[in-house]
Amino acid sequence: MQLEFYKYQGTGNDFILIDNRKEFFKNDTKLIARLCDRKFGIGADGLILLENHPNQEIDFKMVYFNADGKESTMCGNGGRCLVHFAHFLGIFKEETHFMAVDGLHAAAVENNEVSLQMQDVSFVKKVSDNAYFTDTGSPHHVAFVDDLVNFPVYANGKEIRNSSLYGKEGSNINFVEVQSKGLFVRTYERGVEDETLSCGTGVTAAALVAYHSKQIIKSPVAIKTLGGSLQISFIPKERGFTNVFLKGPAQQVFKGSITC
Ligand SMILES: N[C@@H](CCC[C@H](N)C(=O)O)C(=O)O
Repeated sequence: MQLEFYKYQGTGNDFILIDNRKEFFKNDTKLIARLCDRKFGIGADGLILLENHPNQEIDFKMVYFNADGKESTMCGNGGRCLVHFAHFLGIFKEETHFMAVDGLHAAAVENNEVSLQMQDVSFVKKVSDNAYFTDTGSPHHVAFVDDLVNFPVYANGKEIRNSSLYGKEGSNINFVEVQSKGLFVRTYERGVEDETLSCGTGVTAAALVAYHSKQIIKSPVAIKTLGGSLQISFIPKERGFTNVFLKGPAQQVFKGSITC
């Protein structure tokens, strides 16, 4: 079969996007892992299907797979890329509502910036002296460190991700440095099993945890990642956060077709 795809990146977190409204692409873990492989395939941190949703008021459905080929939980940067793709396909003009694995999301596109509303966050749990756990649609460990640019993210991330703290399900592992202009965040991603250049649900977790632990005092928060800049805004509640938005650039890099 000849598979038509679009390659996207959102602050360096890269994805293969497929318009699957006609449902020709079937979930196949080995095939998805091969398409995401950077030597034997197209290369990406994940693959995302854009599908129809049975409710006419919901513009589309997002189905996300990690580079290991397995369907996973919410992907913030992938969601922003998919919104840009849906806009490119003419599915909506300015604002949209789509369904993802963690529920309904609202989003808007302006130039090449996508603002994506994340689910409300109900808890932040302290897990050690300098680390917390929360869920922003995907599970995230957030640890505060110094000199993040020289920090061994891969080695430490891999160890914590596979530790008894997170069991079989594992977690994404974020390392955060508080800087004068905001937060610098680097993430080891579960399912990619490597550091990615940026993680949308991860930087969201970092901002909310930094506020919860009083290391920042206001929203919006400027975020720096190895792949570019993002912004997180939120309203704190008595327990947790509401009106959580992840905003930043999304870019269509190329279109292609591959025999599979
Ligand atoms: N890159 C993503 C997170 C994708 C999901 C994650 N790897 C998991 O399986 O938990 C993002 O931008 O949020």
